Amino acid sequence: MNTWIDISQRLDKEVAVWPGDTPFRYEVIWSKEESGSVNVGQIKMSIHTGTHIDAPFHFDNNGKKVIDLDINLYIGKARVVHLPNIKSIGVNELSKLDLAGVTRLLIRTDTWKNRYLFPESIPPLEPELAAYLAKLGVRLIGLDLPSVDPLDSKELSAHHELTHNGIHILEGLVLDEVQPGDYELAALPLPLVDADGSPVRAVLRKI
Ligand SMILES: N[C@@H](CC(=O)c1ccccc1NC=O)C(=O)O
Ligand SMILES: [Zn+2]
Ligand SMILES: [Zn+2]
Repeated sequence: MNTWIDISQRLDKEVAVWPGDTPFRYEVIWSKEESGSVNVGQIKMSIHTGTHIDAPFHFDNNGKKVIDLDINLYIGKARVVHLPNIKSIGVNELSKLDLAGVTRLLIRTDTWKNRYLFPESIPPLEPELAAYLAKLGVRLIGLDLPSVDPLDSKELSAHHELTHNGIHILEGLVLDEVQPGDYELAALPLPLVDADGSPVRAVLRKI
């Protein structure tokens, strides 16, 4: 059977968060014993924990919020490529692949081994790649990394260039078991009206 594969990080109190950011917390705030009928839970988390999408408002005060994003980009045909042992993600690396007709591109780097520890460094996406991918027709990029920019970047050039070129950002995927190829993807953001991003449940199914 052609089943859906979960490519999302599990959310529990051990999940890695950006240094200094809010730890993930789920608690039953009103128990069945107290309410007489139901357990009612509450979550507290940073938007940028686990598998999530960024809205442009994350890095641009005038940028789009989650509710303004086109949901069609987060569901549909996607290509998975495998680029292990790379220092950065640039035109050099991707020009070796035939990406004609790819709208959603997911990059497996295998860099982030222990999802319960925040990585020390990651292969960043070279800002120049954004225009190259846009020309090919890419509208969504997803990575198995917590960011597309160097972790200490304040400029966030790759985030800005991707957005400027109409490419949407999906971060924190788990692609360890996913072979390169063509899939259907679903990674829909929540309808958060004011938010700078959203957690997603990302899933793939082989075409
Ligand atoms: N740019 C990152 C997030 C990020 O930079 C960040 C997330 C939470 C707390 C601090 C952060 N960055 C800078 O200190 C991202 O796109 O997920
Ligand atoms: Zn983010
Ligand atoms: Zn980001």
